Amino acid sequence: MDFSRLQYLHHELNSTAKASDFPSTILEIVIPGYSTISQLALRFLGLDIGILVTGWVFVYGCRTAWQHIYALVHAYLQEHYTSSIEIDKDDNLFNDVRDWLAEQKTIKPMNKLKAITDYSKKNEDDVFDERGYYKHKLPVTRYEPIHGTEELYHNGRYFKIIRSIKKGEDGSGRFIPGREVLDVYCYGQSTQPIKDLMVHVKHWKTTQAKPMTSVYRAASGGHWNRQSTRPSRPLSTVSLNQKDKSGVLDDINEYLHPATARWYAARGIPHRRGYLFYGPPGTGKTSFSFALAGVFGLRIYCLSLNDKELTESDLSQLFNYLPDRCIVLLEDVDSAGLKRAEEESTPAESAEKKDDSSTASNEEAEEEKPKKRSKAKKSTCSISLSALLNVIDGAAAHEGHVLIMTTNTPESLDAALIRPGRVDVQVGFLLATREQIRETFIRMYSITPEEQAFKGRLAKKSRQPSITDPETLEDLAKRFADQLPEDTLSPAELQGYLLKRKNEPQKALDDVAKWRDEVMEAKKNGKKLVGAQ
Ligand SMILES: Nc1ncnc2c1ncn2[C@@H]1O[C@H](COP(=O)(O)OP(=O)(O)OP(=O)(O)O)[C@@H](O)[C@H]1O
Repeated sequence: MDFSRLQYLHHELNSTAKASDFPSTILEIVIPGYSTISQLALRFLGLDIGILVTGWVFVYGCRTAWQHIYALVHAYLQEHYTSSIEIDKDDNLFNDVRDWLAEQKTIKPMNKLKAITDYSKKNEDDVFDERGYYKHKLPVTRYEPIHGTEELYHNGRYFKIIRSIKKGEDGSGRFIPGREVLDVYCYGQSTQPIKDLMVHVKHWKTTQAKPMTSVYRAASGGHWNRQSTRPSRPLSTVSLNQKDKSGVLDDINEYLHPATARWYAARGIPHRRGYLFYGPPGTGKTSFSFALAGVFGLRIYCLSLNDKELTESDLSQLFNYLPDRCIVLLEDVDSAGLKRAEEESTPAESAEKKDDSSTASNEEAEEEKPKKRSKAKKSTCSISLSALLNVIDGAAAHEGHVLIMTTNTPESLDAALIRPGRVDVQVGFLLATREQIRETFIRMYSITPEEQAFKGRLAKKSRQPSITDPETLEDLAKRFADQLPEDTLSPAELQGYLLKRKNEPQKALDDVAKWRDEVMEAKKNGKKLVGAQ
C-alpha cells in the first residue's frame, strides 16, 4: 500500500481545513478519523460537521443538566413534600387498590400489562348448551399493571402508585427474600389524602362485590399465607340450635366492641376469648367458624396442630403475626396432635415399660393395643401442650383475636387446655335433629333472591328445582324429616344425599327410605361405605 500518498492527502486536507468551532482534537480522540472525515465533508460537500457536532453536544449537555436538576428537585420534593403509605401484598387492601387502579384512567396509559386468568370470576352467561348440559367456558382474563409506576388524579389530587418487590428485614430482624408492595404517594406532608383514597377504594370494593372472607393458612417457617378470598358464608346456612347460635354471636359481638377492650385493660384482664366447638365429624364446626368470620368481617387464620412441619417456634411466631382483630381457627385440637409430658419419657423409662409389657399376658397385650395406637398417634406433631398453652395465654400472648378450637373428641382434651380463660364458651355440635333435617331440605331446594334475579337468564336451559312453591316445599321437607331418625346422621351426610338429587326434591323424598335403611345397616356393622347414595 502506498502510505506516502495517504499521508500527503491527510496533510493536504489539514492545511486547507477551516478551523472548527469545536476543538477537533478532542473529537479526534473520541471518534478516530474525525478530522479527516470533517475535512472531506467540507471539501466535497461544503458541510462543516464541526458546527453540527457542536450544536448536538450543546443540546445533549443541556438535556443532561436538566435531567440532573429535575432528579435533584424531584428527590428533594419527595423527601420533604410528599407522603406515602406502603401496602403489603398479604393485606386485603393490596388487591383492592390493584383492582381499583386497573379501572382508573391514569396520566400515562400503561403499555405493559400482566394478563391473569381469573378463576374467581366465571363467565356465567350462557353456560348451558341447547340440551341443557353445562359447557365449560374459559375463565375471564383480567389485566393488571405490571411492576412499575402509575400516576393519576383523583378528586383533583395527584397520586403516584408504585408496585415493586422489596427486599429487606421484617420487624424481628429476619431477612425477607422479597415481598411485593404497593407504595402510594401524594404531594404534601400529610398522609391524610392517601388515607381518604383508601377509604374510597374500600367503599368502591364493597359496592363491587358481595362480602368476602379471606382465609389464611399457616405456612412453614412461621408465616401466614393467604389461601383464598371467598364469598362469606351466610350464617343462616349453618344449622345449629338458635340458642347456641345467637349465644356465640352475641358473645363475640360483645368481645369485639372497642369498649370491651378498654374494660378488660382497666381491670388488668388479658383481652382474649376462647371458644371450643366439639362434635362428630361433619356437624358444622368449621362452617360455623367461617360464617362467624363473615358476620364480623374478620379474616380467618387456620392452623392444624397435626401439621408435622409445624414447630413450636413457628407456632409462637404465627401468633405474633396475627392482626389485631381476627379469628384463629385451631382445628382438631385433640390429643392426637400434642406431645405430652408422659411421652417425653427417658430411654430408661421406655426400657422399663418394654420389660413390663413383655411379661404381660397375650390377652392383656391385645387389650393394650388400641391404647398404644392412640399413644403412637400422639406424637404426630412436635408441638407440646405447654407450648400451645403458652401461645394461647402466656404472658406475651397475642390479644384481641377470637380463638376457636375444634375437636371431634372433647373427652380426650387436657383439662388445662379447656379451663376457663382459655376456653370461655363451649358449643356442642350434634348429629341432625328432625328440625335440622327439615331446615336442610328447605335450604337445599328453596330459591334464594340472588338465584331469583339470575333465573331469567338461566331458566330456559338449566335445571332448576321442579318445586318452587313454599307450601309444597314445606310439606315435602316435613315428610322427608319424618322418615329419618334423629341424632343419627350428620348434616354433612344429609347434604351429601341431597346434593345427589339437587334439583329433584320429590326424588329425594322417594329415595329416602331406601337410603336410610342402607345407612343404618352400614352404621350398625361399622361399615364406612354405603351402597345407596
Ligand atoms: N350444621 C350444619 N349446617 C349446615 N351445613 C353443615 C352443617 N354441618 C355440616 N355441614 C356441611 O357439611 C360439610 C362439612 O361441614 P364442616 O366442615 O363444617 O364440619 P366439621 O364439623 O367441621 O367437620 P370435621 O370435624 O370433620 O372437621 C360442609 O359442606 C357443610 O356445608
